[in-house]
Amino acid sequence: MKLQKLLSYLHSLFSHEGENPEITSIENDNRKVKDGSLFVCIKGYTVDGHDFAQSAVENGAAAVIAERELDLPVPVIVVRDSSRAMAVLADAFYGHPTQKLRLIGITGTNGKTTTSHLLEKIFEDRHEKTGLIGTMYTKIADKVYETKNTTPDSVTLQKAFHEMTEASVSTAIMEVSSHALELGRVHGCDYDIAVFTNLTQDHLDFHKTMDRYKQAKSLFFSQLGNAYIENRPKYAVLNADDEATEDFIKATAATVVTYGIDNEADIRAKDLKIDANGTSFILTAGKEERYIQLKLIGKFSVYNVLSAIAASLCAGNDIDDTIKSIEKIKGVAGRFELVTANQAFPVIVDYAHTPDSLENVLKTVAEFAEKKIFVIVGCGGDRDKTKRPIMAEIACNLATDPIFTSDNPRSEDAAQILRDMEAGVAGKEYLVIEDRRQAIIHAVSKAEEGDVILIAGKGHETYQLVGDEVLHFDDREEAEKAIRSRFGTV
Ligand SMILES: CC(=O)N[C@H]1[C@@H](OP(=O)(O)OP(=O)(O)OC[C@H]2O[C@@H](n3ccc(=O)[nH]c3=O)[C@H](O)[C@@H]2O)O[C@H](CO)[C@@H](O)[C@@H]1O[C@H](C)C(=O)N[C@@H](C)C(=O)N[C@H](CCC(=O)O)C(=O)O
Ligand SMILES: Nc1ncnc2c1ncn2[C@@H]1O[C@H](COP(=O)(O)OP(=O)(O)OP(=O)(O)O)[C@@H](O)[C@H]1O
Repeated sequence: MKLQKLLSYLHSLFSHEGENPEITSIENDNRKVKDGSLFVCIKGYTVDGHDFAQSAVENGAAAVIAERELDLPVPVIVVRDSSRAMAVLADAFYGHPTQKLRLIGITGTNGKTTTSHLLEKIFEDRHEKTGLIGTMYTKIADKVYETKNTTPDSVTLQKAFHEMTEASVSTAIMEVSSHALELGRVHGCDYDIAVFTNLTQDHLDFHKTMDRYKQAKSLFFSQLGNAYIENRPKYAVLNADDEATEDFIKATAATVVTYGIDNEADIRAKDLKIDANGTSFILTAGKEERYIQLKLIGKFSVYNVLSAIAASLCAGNDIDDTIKSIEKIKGVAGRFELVTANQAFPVIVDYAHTPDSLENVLKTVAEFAEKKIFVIVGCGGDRDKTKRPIMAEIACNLATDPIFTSDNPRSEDAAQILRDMEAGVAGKEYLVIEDRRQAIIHAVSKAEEGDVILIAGKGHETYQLVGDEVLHFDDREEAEKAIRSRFGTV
């Protein structure tokens, strides 16, 4: 696409009347620039992309988008916010791919990954080609790619959508993080269905206050409907049991569909029964009523299922087909995943790394634990420090045997993170075992029939981030090794 054509998607103030080179790609990393690239300078949290503009031109950049004038031998277009400009340009460069897809976005503190995988299963069972973008990976039809962010930067995102349209994907499901909303990564995405799971404390290192965190989430619903295409209704699927929903209803022009358990809702679950093997409930959806038997465990799983059912119905799917798909699902990797190696007590690996998710998972465990509850829990380094004492307190209140350990200390001192956790539990009973492997071995060596071990925080992750190192570490592997070493292999 020619530079001037591309710039026409920005405000006319940014039109450029000089050279008009053919743009071959949009890049925000000088190391990826090739002949004809449009290089976008982003002021990051670590470095300033403007410092790499000269090198980008040497690597072949034909033009540069920047937030200030730069002395370069190629056209430099100055904009107020280069991240947002990049999102608009990427959407245009790739031919507005999200207008050709049914796009379902899921935002919220917890439950995004689980809900997106439930929806993927529902659409796959309808023999649709699907795309998925989220924490675990990006999937385009049958191809799976590793991802660095839950919601990638706008160029990576629009490129993935473009590839989806090329691969005849009809429905794309994506997790939308609050960081992505705040930083404009999803600008230009035309969502058909926007799902909200819940809002509880997390990411205060980034958003600073819960109010600003809520405002970031609110952007998702206020922007929905702006890109309205004729005959293409937009839906906001909202959690009736979460306080933030009231604000999101006010913010959106889309059709609102609510789901919930405790409060009145369009899609509602009642008579929940939860045990170690699954969860059952009665679903009401308008005038329809169905009995549902899930393999998934816990009240929080019912919320994820309700939001997936609501989104599926908004997409026009049949209620019974939707339920059939949901009932078959055994679980999502690292989310309440059972490690079974011939031991007499359940060992559960769960990605709970926020106060709310830890509380939910421990309350679910308490529903079927007959004796002790061991919980192995840590808090990440270089992330929201205010979570640390709170998560420690939750662990001590809801488990009989809390063990505090390391969970991705990154550049921080692991012992200091543990001290921050301990500040929340003065006078309570707990153990500190900094080495995560030893913490798991300890719990497995002590547990007996009737007890439950919950290993929280890593879920599907297969690494421990220490300093700049990425060390292989998988809670499921470690638990299995510890069990086999105690009970032998059968
Ligand atoms: C705080 C934040 O969001 N950081 C994101 C940001 O990194 P940054 O600001 O440090 O970037 P930077 O290194 O300063 O670089 C600035 C610019 O210079 C460019 N550059 C840099 C170096 C170089 O040699 N050449 C060059 O051109 C970079 O490409 C970039 O355009 O831009 C990067 C590229 O897009 C992201 O990968 C990175 O996410 C990091 C990994 C991250 O941890 N982000 C978290 C906070 C995040 O976004 N999390 C949410 C999920 C949260 C959840 O729900 O759990 C997510 O969506 O992932
Ligand atoms: N609806 C929910 N409400 C509260 N907690 C939940 C819910 N769904 C899942 N959880 C808990 O949160 C953990 C993370 O779930 P999931 O990966 O689906 O959330 P997420 O929003 O994608 O998280 P992240 O953004 O950190 O990747 C689960 O392992 C479980 O402990």
